[in-house]
Amino acid sequence: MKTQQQKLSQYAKDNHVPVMMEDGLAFLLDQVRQAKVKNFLEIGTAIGKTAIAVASLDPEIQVVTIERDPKMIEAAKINIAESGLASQITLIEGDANEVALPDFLADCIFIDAAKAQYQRFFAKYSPILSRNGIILSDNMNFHGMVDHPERTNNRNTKHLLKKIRMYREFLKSLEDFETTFMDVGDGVAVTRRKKR
Ligand SMILES: C[S@@+](CC[C@H](N)C(=O)[O-])C[C@H]1O[C@@H](n2cnc3c(N)ncnc32)[C@H](O)[C@@H]1O
Repeated sequence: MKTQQQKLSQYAKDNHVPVMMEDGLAFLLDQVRQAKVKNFLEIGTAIGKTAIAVASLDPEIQVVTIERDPKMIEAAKINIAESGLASQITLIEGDANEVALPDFLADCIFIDAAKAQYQRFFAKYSPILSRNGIILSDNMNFHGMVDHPERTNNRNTKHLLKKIRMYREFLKSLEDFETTFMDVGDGVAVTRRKKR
Protein backbone atom coordinates (compact mmCIF):
# COMPACT_ATOMS: atom_id res chain seq x y z
CA MET A 1 0.00 0.00 0.00
CA LYS A 2 1.22 3.51 -0.84
CA THR A 3 2.27 5.81 1.97
CA GLN A 4 0.79 9.32 2.13
CA GLN A 5 4.15 10.75 0.96
CA GLN A 6 4.05 8.47 -2.13
CA LYS A 7 0.46 9.52 -2.84
CA LEU A 8 1.40 13.20 -2.52
CA SER A 9 4.38 12.71 -4.87
CA GLN A 10 2.07 11.13 -7.43
CA TYR A 11 -0.54 13.89 -7.01
CA ALA A 12 2.18 16.56 -7.43
CA LYS A 13 3.46 14.86 -10.58
CA ASP A 14 0.00 14.43 -12.10
CA ASN A 15 -1.06 18.01 -11.30
CA HIS A 16 2.26 19.76 -12.01
CA VAL A 17 2.62 20.97 -8.43
CA PRO A 18 6.26 21.85 -7.78
CA VAL A 19 7.35 20.08 -4.60
CA MET A 20 10.84 19.49 -3.29
CA MET A 21 12.76 16.78 -5.19
CA GLU A 22 13.03 13.48 -3.28
CA ASP A 23 16.79 13.62 -2.63
CA GLY A 24 16.48 17.30 -1.67
CA LEU A 25 13.75 16.37 0.81
CA ALA A 26 15.86 13.52 2.24
CA PHE A 27 18.70 16.03 2.71
CA LEU A 28 16.35 18.53 4.41
CA LEU A 29 15.01 15.86 6.78
CA ASP A 30 18.59 14.90 7.67
CA GLN A 31 19.41 18.54 8.44
CA VAL A 32 16.29 18.80 10.62
CA ARG A 33 17.31 15.65 12.54
CA GLN A 34 20.94 16.69 12.95
CA ALA A 35 20.05 20.19 14.13
CA LYS A 36 17.41 18.75 16.49
CA VAL A 37 14.91 21.22 15.09
CA LYS A 38 11.82 21.81 17.20
CA ASN A 39 10.32 24.84 15.42
CA PHE A 40 10.26 24.63 11.63
CA LEU A 41 9.06 27.48 9.42
CA GLU A 42 8.27 26.90 5.76
CA ILE A 43 7.65 29.65 3.20
CA GLY A 44 5.58 28.01 0.46
CA THR A 45 3.43 25.06 1.56
CA ALA A 46 2.01 23.90 -1.78
CA ILE A 47 0.09 20.69 -0.90
CA GLY A 48 1.80 20.27 2.48
CA LYS A 49 4.13 17.45 1.47
CA THR A 50 7.32 18.74 3.10
CA ALA A 51 5.46 20.13 6.12
CA ILE A 52 3.95 16.69 6.78
CA ALA A 53 7.28 14.90 6.23
CA VAL A 54 8.99 17.19 8.76
CA ALA A 55 6.22 16.90 11.36
CA SER A 56 6.24 13.11 11.06
CA LEU A 57 9.91 12.96 12.15
CA ASP A 58 9.17 13.74 15.78
CA PRO A 59 5.97 14.56 17.74
CA GLU A 60 7.85 17.43 19.39
CA ILE A 61 8.41 19.28 16.11
CA GLN A 62 6.05 22.18 15.44
CA VAL A 63 5.71 23.29 11.82
CA VAL A 64 4.43 26.68 10.70
CA THR A 65 3.93 26.88 6.96
CA ILE A 66 2.79 29.83 4.81
CA GLU A 67 0.86 29.61 1.54
CA ARG A 68 -0.98 32.23 -0.53
CA ASP A 69 -2.65 30.19 -3.29
CA PRO A 70 -6.26 29.29 -2.30
CA LYS A 71 -6.19 26.00 -4.28
CA MET A 72 -2.97 24.91 -2.59
CA ILE A 73 -4.35 25.95 0.80
CA GLU A 74 -7.43 23.80 0.24
CA ALA A 75 -5.35 20.77 -0.77
CA ALA A 76 -2.85 21.28 2.06
CA LYS A 77 -5.65 21.44 4.66
CA ILE A 78 -7.06 18.11 3.46
CA ASN A 79 -3.62 16.46 3.37
CA ILE A 80 -2.65 17.77 6.81
CA ALA A 81 -5.93 16.48 8.26
CA GLU A 82 -5.38 13.07 6.61
CA SER A 83 -1.81 12.90 7.95
CA GLY A 84 -3.08 12.88 11.53
CA LEU A 85 -0.45 15.52 12.35
CA ALA A 86 -2.72 18.58 12.43
CA SER A 87 -1.79 19.32 16.05
CA GLN A 88 1.83 19.85 14.91
CA ILE A 89 1.21 21.89 11.75
CA THR A 90 -0.08 25.47 11.56
CA LEU A 91 -0.96 26.71 8.10
CA ILE A 92 -0.83 30.48 7.72
CA GLU A 93 -2.93 31.63 4.78
CA GLY A 94 -1.59 34.65 2.93
CA ASP A 95 1.38 36.22 1.21
CA ALA A 96 4.58 35.54 3.15
CA ASN A 97 5.60 39.14 2.48
CA GLU A 98 2.50 40.41 4.26
CA VAL A 99 1.49 38.00 7.04
CA ALA A 100 2.53 38.64 10.65
CA LEU A 101 5.74 37.00 11.83
CA PRO A 102 5.12 33.75 13.72
CA ASP A 103 5.46 34.13 17.45
CA PHE A 104 8.47 31.85 17.88
CA LEU A 105 12.16 31.49 17.14
CA ALA A 106 12.59 29.09 14.24
CA ASP A 107 15.34 26.45 14.37
CA CYS A 108 14.93 25.93 10.65
CA ILE A 109 13.50 28.28 8.03
CA PHE A 110 12.81 26.65 4.68
CA ILE A 111 12.46 29.15 1.82
CA ASP A 112 10.61 27.50 -1.07
CA ALA A 113 8.14 30.02 -2.54
CA ALA A 114 8.37 32.58 -5.39
CA LYS A 115 12.03 32.42 -6.47
CA ALA A 116 12.25 36.13 -7.32
CA GLN A 117 11.35 37.03 -3.72
CA TYR A 118 13.89 34.92 -1.81
CA GLN A 119 15.92 37.94 -0.71
CA ARG A 120 12.80 39.62 0.69
CA PHE A 121 11.82 36.44 2.55
CA PHE A 122 15.33 36.18 3.97
CA ALA A 123 15.26 39.80 5.15
CA LYS A 124 11.86 39.38 6.79
CA TYR A 125 12.29 35.99 8.44
CA SER A 126 16.01 35.68 9.30
CA PRO A 127 15.56 37.85 12.44
CA ILE A 128 13.43 35.07 13.98
CA LEU A 129 16.07 32.38 13.35
CA SER A 130 17.23 30.81 16.61
CA ARG A 131 20.90 31.21 17.55
CA ASN A 132 22.07 27.91 16.06
CA GLY A 133 19.28 27.73 13.51
CA ILE A 134 19.59 27.04 9.77
CA ILE A 135 17.97 28.59 6.74
CA LEU A 136 17.49 26.25 3.78
CA SER A 137 16.76 27.76 0.37
CA ASP A 138 15.61 25.43 -2.41
CA ASN A 139 16.05 25.60 -6.21
CA MET A 140 19.48 27.22 -6.15
CA ASN A 141 20.33 25.37 -9.40
CA PHE A 142 16.90 25.64 -11.04
CA HIS A 143 17.25 22.46 -13.10
CA GLY A 144 20.90 23.22 -13.82
CA MET A 145 19.96 26.38 -15.69
CA VAL A 146 21.29 28.95 -13.18
CA ASP A 147 24.83 28.12 -14.30
CA HIS A 148 23.70 27.46 -17.88
CA PRO A 149 21.25 30.21 -18.84
CA GLU A 150 21.90 29.39 -22.52
CA ARG A 151 19.71 26.30 -22.01
CA THR A 152 16.55 28.43 -22.17
CA ASN A 153 15.26 31.10 -24.51
CA ASN A 154 12.25 31.91 -22.34
CA ARG A 155 12.47 35.52 -21.14
CA ASN A 156 10.63 34.90 -17.87
CA THR A 157 12.88 31.94 -17.06
CA LYS A 158 15.97 34.00 -17.88
CA HIS A 159 14.74 36.71 -15.50
CA LEU A 160 14.14 34.10 -12.79
CA LEU A 161 17.63 32.64 -13.27
CA LYS A 162 19.10 36.13 -12.86
CA LYS A 163 17.16 36.58 -9.61
CA ILE A 164 18.40 33.23 -8.26
CA ARG A 165 21.98 34.14 -9.23
CA MET A 166 21.56 37.47 -7.41
CA TYR A 167 20.19 35.68 -4.34
CA ARG A 168 23.19 33.34 -4.30
CA GLU A 169 25.49 36.38 -4.43
CA PHE A 170 23.43 38.04 -1.68
CA LEU A 171 23.88 34.98 0.57
CA LYS A 172 27.62 34.95 -0.08
CA SER A 173 27.88 38.65 0.77
CA LEU A 174 26.25 38.43 4.22
CA GLU A 175 28.60 39.37 7.04
CA ASP A 176 26.70 37.63 9.82
CA PHE A 177 25.86 34.39 8.00
CA GLU A 178 27.77 31.71 6.13
CA THR A 179 26.27 29.61 3.36
CA THR A 180 27.11 26.23 1.87
CA PHE A 181 25.60 25.41 -1.52
CA MET A 182 24.72 21.74 -1.73
CA ASP A 183 24.40 20.06 -5.10
CA VAL A 184 21.47 17.94 -3.96
CA GLY A 185 17.93 17.91 -5.32
CA ASP A 186 17.48 21.16 -7.23
CA GLY A 187 20.33 22.79 -5.29
CA VAL A 188 19.88 23.63 -1.61
CA ALA A 189 21.63 26.51 0.17
CA VAL A 190 22.31 25.95 3.87
CA THR A 191 22.83 29.21 5.77
CA ARG A 192 23.83 29.61 9.44
CA ARG A 193 24.96 32.43 11.66
CA LYS A 194 28.71 32.89 11.79
CA LYS A 195 30.19 31.90 15.13
CA ARG A 196 31.92 34.85 16.77
C1 LIG B 1 7.71 24.98 -4.71
S1 LIG B 1 6.12 25.15 -4.02
C2 LIG B 1 6.35 24.65 -2.35
C3 LIG B 1 6.61 23.19 -2.17
C4 LIG B 1 6.67 22.75 -0.72
N1 LIG B 1 7.61 23.56 0.03
C5 LIG B 1 7.10 21.31 -0.64
O1 LIG B 1 8.32 21.03 -0.66
O2 LIG B 1 6.22 20.43 -0.55
C6 LIG B 1 5.98 26.90 -3.84
C7 LIG B 1 4.68 27.37 -3.22
O3 LIG B 1 4.90 28.69 -2.72
C8 LIG B 1 3.71 29.43 -2.87
N2 LIG B 1 4.10 30.85 -2.84
C9 LIG B 1 4.78 31.54 -3.79
N3 LIG B 1 5.00 32.79 -3.38
C10 LIG B 1 4.43 32.92 -2.15
C11 LIG B 1 4.32 33.97 -1.23
N4 LIG B 1 4.83 35.19 -1.49
N5 LIG B 1 3.67 33.75 -0.06
C12 LIG B 1 3.15 32.52 0.21
N6 LIG B 1 3.22 31.48 -0.64
C13 LIG B 1 3.86 31.66 -1.80
C14 LIG B 1 3.15 28.96 -4.21
O4 LIG B 1 1.76 29.21 -4.28
C15 LIG B 1 3.51 27.48 -4.18
O5 LIG B 1 2.44 26.70 -3.71
